[in-house]
Amino acid sequence: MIRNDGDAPAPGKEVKGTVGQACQICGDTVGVSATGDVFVACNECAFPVCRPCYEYERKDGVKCCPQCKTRYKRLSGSPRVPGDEEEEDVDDLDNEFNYKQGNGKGPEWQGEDIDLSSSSRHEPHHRIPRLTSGQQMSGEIPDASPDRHSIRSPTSSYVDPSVPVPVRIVDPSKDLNSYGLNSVDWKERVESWRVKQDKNMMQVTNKYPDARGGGGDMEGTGSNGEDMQMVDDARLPLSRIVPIPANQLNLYRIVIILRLIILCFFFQYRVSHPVRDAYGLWLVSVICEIWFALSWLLDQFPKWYPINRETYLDRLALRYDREGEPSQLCPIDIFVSTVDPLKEPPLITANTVLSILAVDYPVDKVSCYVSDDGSAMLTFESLSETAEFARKWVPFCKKHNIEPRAPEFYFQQKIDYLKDKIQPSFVKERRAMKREYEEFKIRINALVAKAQKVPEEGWTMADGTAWPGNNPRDHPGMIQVFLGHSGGLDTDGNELPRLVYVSREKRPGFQHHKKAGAMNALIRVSAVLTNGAYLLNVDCDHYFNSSKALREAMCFMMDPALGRKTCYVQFPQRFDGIDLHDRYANRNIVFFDINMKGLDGIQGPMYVGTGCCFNRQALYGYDPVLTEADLEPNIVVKSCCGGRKKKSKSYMDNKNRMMKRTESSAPIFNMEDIEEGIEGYEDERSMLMSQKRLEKRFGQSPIFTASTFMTQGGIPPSTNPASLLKEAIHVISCGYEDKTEWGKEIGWIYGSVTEDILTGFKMHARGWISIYCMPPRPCFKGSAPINLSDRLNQVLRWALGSVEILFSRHCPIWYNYGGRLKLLERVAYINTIVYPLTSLPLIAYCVLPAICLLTNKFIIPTAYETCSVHCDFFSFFSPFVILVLCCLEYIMSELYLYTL
Ligand SMILES: O=c1ccn([C@@H]2O[C@H](COP(=O)(O)OP(=O)(O)O[C@H]3O[C@H](CO)[C@@H](O)[C@H](O)[C@H]3O)[C@@H](O)[C@H]2O)c(=O)[nH]1
Ligand SMILES: [Mn+2]
Ligand SMILES: [Zn+2]
Ligand SMILES: [Zn+2]
Repeated sequence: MIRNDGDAPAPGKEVKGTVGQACQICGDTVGVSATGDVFVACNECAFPVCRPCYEYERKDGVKCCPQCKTRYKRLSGSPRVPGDEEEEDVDDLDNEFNYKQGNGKGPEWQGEDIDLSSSSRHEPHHRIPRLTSGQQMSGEIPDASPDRHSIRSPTSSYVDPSVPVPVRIVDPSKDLNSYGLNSVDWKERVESWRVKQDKNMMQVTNKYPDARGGGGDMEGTGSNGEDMQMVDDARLPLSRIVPIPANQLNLYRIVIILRLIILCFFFQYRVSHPVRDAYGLWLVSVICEIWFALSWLLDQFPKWYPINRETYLDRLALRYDREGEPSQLCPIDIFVSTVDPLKEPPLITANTVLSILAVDYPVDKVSCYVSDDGSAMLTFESLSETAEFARKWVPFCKKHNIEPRAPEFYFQQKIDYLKDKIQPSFVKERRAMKREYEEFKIRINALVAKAQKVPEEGWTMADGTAWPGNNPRDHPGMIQVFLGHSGGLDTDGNELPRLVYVSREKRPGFQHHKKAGAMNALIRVSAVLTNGAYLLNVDCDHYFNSSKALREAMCFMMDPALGRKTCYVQFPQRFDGIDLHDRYANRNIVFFDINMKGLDGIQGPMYVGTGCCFNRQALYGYDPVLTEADLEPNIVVKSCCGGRKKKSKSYMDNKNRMMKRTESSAPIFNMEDIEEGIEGYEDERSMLMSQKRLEKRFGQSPIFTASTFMTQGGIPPSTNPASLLKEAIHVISCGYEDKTEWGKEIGWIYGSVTEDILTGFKMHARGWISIYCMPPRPCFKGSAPINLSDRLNQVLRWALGSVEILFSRHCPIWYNYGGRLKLLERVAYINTIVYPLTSLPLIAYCVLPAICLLTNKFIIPTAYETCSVHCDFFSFFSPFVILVLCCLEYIMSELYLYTL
């Protein structure tokens, strides 16, 4: 058999059938058909493709000839596939991977008795992105048993691999003493934090020579020209603002002003011309109109200064992640929230987790925390399966550099064998991986099917013990660490990011605050276990569509000038599987492509709950480190770092200032007090005082509190993992947040079902800026509700959340004047909070015409009435003016949309 592993002949070349011809897809010999002739897949152009490739493509792949794009026809002897016109429902999948020819090497599992049909017997995959749901599976699963891959085998516990059950501690207080509530230990921690801080400062201020010289040689810049060049490059900013052409913007602004003027005239006329015989109607209509005008204003002005941004990933790598040196990128903890595995399919969550584990970032600096608010064994088991599958999936992604790294969505993409210069070896590995994934899917679906009916005595784990989370409203905290440092390697022998299952304790009588509560629990667990300097949160249905997402965020967060004052980097929400016309307005184009860009030019986009990378310090309620330049009372242009040069200079002199984390809006605790406390070291009492304050703020966990001082992240290397895990259980207990600032001043803020808006608002009010990051390839993609009732429910929930904020102490109309919230930013927040109220005037305005018809009266003085008295311009033309206004509005918004 002749194999051609080298370059394939140029496409389009006339192909003559010889027996030794190489398949242009996989590189194997094309081989002969049953009749002894050369196998021909495409009768149109005879593009050489072997039978296995042909059959694979016809069933699962592009379905047409790679060269001439003619749809493959069914050849004699080849199996039927769904989609063949002749017969729709023939089960051809038994033969699907029946390798009669070619290399003869079937996939490993070929002999196994696994019924693939249950997962793949639907419409052709490319048409409907569909995940198999549990119901369809039930009864069909042979012994691709979940038990085979039960939680026992893959479990690699952080503490003790022999303990397969999630760690569970009833009384953590007993053990707490062993690692020190005493102040001596405390002082040590703070001291070591300071040393570390100093070191970090040096690294940040003089990164390049420091790293190169291997020691603190602060003066030693490069000795030759090339080095100097590198130093210069490493100091270039990591991102820049791409201005929107002034002529486009100014046109838009002129129209706003014009409309504003017309509006004034309009109201002048409306108010000064009451309709005497229909006073009520007139009054109602004028009130409604004023409200509409107001909400228009609220909506317009925050769009005054939109900006785009661009990141330089290469410079980031040059500065922090050079080859051959240990990476200096900061550690990041990634949070995934789930509640109900029956509503949020575990397969989707698994895809999200896989896309995180395969992300392009140093593995020891990524940890993935999955919060399970439903304490479902299904979530736990499927996570365990996912961890196992990641051992194959992650190396595959990294080796071939594929995108996206969520398998379901990756395999939905069709590849073009000619255009993408695909290596034959890749083709084979891809198919093998696809089979592995199908198998994984079956296992997950089997778990889902099994979970449909709860046994009377509740769930039991593989080792026979009862699942601790059987009652989702009353269960202990559970943590399980998969993968990571001690969790075994992937198939290429590399370490994988740590994956942590967390289900916080739930007890009756305790408020759990939904997602916000879950996120706060994760903040604490992650602070104790890994303490990444930054955290990124996604909903379980939002996968990483770009493996570069973390690096994109770091271009802002690790930028010396921007990083100090940036509380979060928000990515736009993009969705899969929305119908062409976006029937339920899931895409929110105006919001994500215009409003958010506008806010980015003021103080920063709002936090929308998912796809957002936070600075941990901002979540701890600290104020940003601002320089004089930042505090200049310049509303718009300043905030978008027009004066970068000035800032980076003053940044150097500001080393001391950087050390101080100030606090203005929350007077309970002030970092400067702490600093003083340490200065007067001998004074034990003041130490204890500040410790008390910290406890009041962060709760009673010395380990957690100590971690809050590590502004560059990381945990002290000496800490004992077992004690950390105990502490982690302690910080997710129900009572932990009692009498602390959690949810009030720090972490995700409670009090609204749209906790995201509130959380972001709180940070902006403290003077932080946020950044909108929209690289050409969307970094995150989610599944949007695509049925009417779900969508209506969601919109209603958001509206209620806004109203909750409106009537809370955090209402942006009143909150914290004199603070650092920029005026237009406030206006934008007011707009998102009051918009639900517009429904009332809207209803009234819609009812008015009916009343007019019935009563035969009108909300505008009739032409006769006014003309006879005084004939002015607006009385005659007002309907016309409104019409013109509407047209203008429409045209301009369309125009604007396309030009941005
Ligand atoms: O008790 C709960 C309830 C929800 N969630 C999680 O919260 C997320 C969002 O919940 P979902 O019901 O999907 O709300 P959506 O309206 O789809 O979400 C949008 O709106 C929310 C409220 O503004 C934001 O938090 C989300 O990030 C945003 O995607 C999901 O991951 C859930 O798993 C929890 O962890 N615990
Ligand atoms: Mn959702
Ligand atoms: Zn082939
Ligand atoms: Zn062809």
